[in-house]
Amino acid sequence: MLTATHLTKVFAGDVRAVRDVSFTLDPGRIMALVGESGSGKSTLLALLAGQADADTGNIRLDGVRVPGPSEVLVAGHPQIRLVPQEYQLMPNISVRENIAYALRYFEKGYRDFRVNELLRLCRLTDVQGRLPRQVSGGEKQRTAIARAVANKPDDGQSTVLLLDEPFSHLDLPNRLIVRDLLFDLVQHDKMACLLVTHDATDALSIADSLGVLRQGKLIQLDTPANVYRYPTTAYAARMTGAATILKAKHLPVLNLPGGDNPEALVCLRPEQIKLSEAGVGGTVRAVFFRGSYSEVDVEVSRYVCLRLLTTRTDLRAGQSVSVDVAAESLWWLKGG
Ligand SMILES: Nc1ncnc2c1ncn2[C@@H]1O[C@H](COP(=O)(O)OP(=O)(O)OP(=O)(O)O)[C@@H](O)[C@H]1O
Repeated sequence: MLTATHLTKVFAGDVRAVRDVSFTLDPGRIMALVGESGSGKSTLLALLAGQADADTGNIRLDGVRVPGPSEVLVAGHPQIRLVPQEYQLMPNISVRENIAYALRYFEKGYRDFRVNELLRLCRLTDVQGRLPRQVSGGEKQRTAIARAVANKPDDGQSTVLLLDEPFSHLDLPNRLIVRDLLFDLVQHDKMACLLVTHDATDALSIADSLGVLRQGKLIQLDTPANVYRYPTTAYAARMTGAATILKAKHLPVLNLPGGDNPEALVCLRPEQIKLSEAGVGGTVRAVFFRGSYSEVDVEVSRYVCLRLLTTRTDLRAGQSVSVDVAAESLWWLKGG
């Protein structure tokens, strides 16, 4: 188990990249951290991987403190494996040799066995002889993951897999392959996995827990379902999916009670808003076709534009519709 306690990292110029972040990573579980650009995701990963020194706080793996780079000859920790955003494969050796390099201290028989196993698991067998520049982005990503997990720890020792934006350069089919691969690896080897991303779409479906990073602070940490349904702030709501954020003073337009504080914010997810004959009148502003459903923006007043989901295919911009929001589906946010 990896435990991060009160981690803080301040760069020159008083840039507080990571601020008092604490959490634990459990074996066989995936945690995702989502945050906008500059929220401190890469800096936090560098701290966890032992590649940057924390100003305060500490990281422990199975109870033993992980030293920062200033305390050791070679930065990093053998059981904490980082897959960087740009993969950092060795350019002049093949996919197979890149993976085998992580096993260079093992005898050849085991090395060949393990590399073949990983090639199969990561669907790289057919491209194993090619150089990194001769394979696709998805194949590079999977090579980097295979290399990171190649060297299994001894029995009873934890391994932690850290991934920086693992889905950002990949098309949809490759994102699904990597998502399934991570799921299998974590289950199979009982690794603890932390991935950081600015796009929660894939994280929602794969993570056991989801954290929201804002300006270096971990502002919410819960199951993906709870963060999605009960975000603490408008930022957490927007980082985890489509949301309509309204000021309470505009709720009466929707025939909903406005509460005591007119400036308070409420969050509505698209699936909580229904097209209904008996609802409040509005005008379709835009229709975004998503395949099995469409996202539709409906303007109810100058200040109230709702995003909802529908399987209807007859909606067009400018069309009049009625919408209904159940009072019990309103979620009151604690801030912006
Ligand atoms: N070496 C550095 N020196 C000074 N400031 C830095 C350094 N590295 C990062 N920062 C700053 O720390 C903050 C967090 O940066 P970080 O790269 O961790 O964010 P991020 O969430 O990973 O962003 P992105 O998604 O764009 O990669 C930013 O304000 C960034 O400008």
